[in-house]
Amino acid sequence: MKPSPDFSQRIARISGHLNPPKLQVGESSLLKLANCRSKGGAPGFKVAVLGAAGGIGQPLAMLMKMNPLVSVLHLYDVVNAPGVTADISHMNTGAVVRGFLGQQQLENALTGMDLVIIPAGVPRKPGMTRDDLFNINAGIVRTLCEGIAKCCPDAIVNVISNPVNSTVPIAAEVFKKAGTYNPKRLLGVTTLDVVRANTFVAEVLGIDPREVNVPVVGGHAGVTILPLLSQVKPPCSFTYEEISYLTDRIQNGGTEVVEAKAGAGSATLSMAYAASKFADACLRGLRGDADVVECSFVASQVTELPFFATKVRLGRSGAEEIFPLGPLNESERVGLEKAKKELAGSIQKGVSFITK
Ligand SMILES: NC(=O)c1ccc[n+]([C@@H]2O[C@H](COP(=O)([O-])OP(=O)(O)OC[C@H]3O[C@@H](n4cnc5c(N)ncnc54)[C@H](O)[C@@H]3O)[C@@H](O)[C@H]2O)c1
Ligand SMILES: O=C(O)C[C@H](O)C(=O)O
Repeated sequence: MKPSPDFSQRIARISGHLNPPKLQVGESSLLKLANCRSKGGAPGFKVAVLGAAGGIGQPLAMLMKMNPLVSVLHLYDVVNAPGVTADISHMNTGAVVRGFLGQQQLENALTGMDLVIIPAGVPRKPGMTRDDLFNINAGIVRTLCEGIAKCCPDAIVNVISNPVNSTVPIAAEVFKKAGTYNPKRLLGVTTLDVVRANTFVAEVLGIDPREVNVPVVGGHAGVTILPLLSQVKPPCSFTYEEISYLTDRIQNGGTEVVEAKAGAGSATLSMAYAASKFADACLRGLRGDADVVECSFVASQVTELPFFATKVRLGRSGAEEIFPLGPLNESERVGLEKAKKELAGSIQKGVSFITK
């Protein structure tokens, strides 16, 4: 029996997938899509991960591919983007995945995006501070933000690359220079501090971490990470020893992981979880959901500093409402002064990197 023409066409299409032509990763994805019936037109948001082949980037890309709010997922890196893209694209979830490799594909990676997440840059090794990463990561964030200003100036931007206390001001100055700055749309990701605080507090109280919510304000390095233990939900009280243990552990959670990894990098899996949680909140805000509230390092008038992390309400235009600090106890007031002193220098360092 002769195969029907329809059957032959299907076999030809399948063998095209098994022996795909050797092309650049961005082109290859487009050509493969061109051969398929689905063009990825499902409703949802377009999300790019910059630094998608890294320790955070890979699990974050996987989690974003699993997010039903994402219809298109662009994975950009200067190395290994084709492999990560091929791997993740086989997951039978809704988002269409496309990979982009190297600076010459940055513009294609960014065009049309609603949300851009930036985990690109080098991580700490034992003995380093986050500020020791400034010299390398500042330039990486600048280049990526120049691309965003050009190709998707209205996108929400989530900055993960450290030192966040300086990279967010760098991004703001790049956008100001390009004339595209919208402070509501630039968000530093401090969710991992909240995730850690919820976990450590739950351990001390002996309750489910999913029931705990600890506001963590200030910034994302050492003493600038200020957990407000007097505002924990559900309401609870701590001994002096518990407060001192929890504050120290939350402020040094990143260092705890860096030391445990002994030179192999910093938090990646818990960070991907935290970044995905925050990105999902941004997408729910974009969709118009009510009462989406997360802590984030944003342009702020809550203190005299130009940037500060507090709870923000996420909406269609980004950080639509920035909540005040609320009542602080004496030790939190002391912590706040320390945090502001260090933050001021880190913010200024980021601003001068662009304006000098
Ligand atoms: N905000 C937070 O809470 C938080 C938490 C953990 C880590 N971090 C920071 O996130 C960053 C990434 O950490 P990681 O563990 O994933 O590092 P990693 O080295 O594993 O991955 C970084 C990725 O960035 C890519 N990259 C480098 N330069 C690039 C460029 N110009 N354009 C695009 N991609 C580029 C690398 O190729 C690599 O794949 C570090 O700066 C780290 O300190 C922040
Ligand atoms: O500690 C680091 O260097 C990475 C990150 O900022 C973290 O808090 O885990």
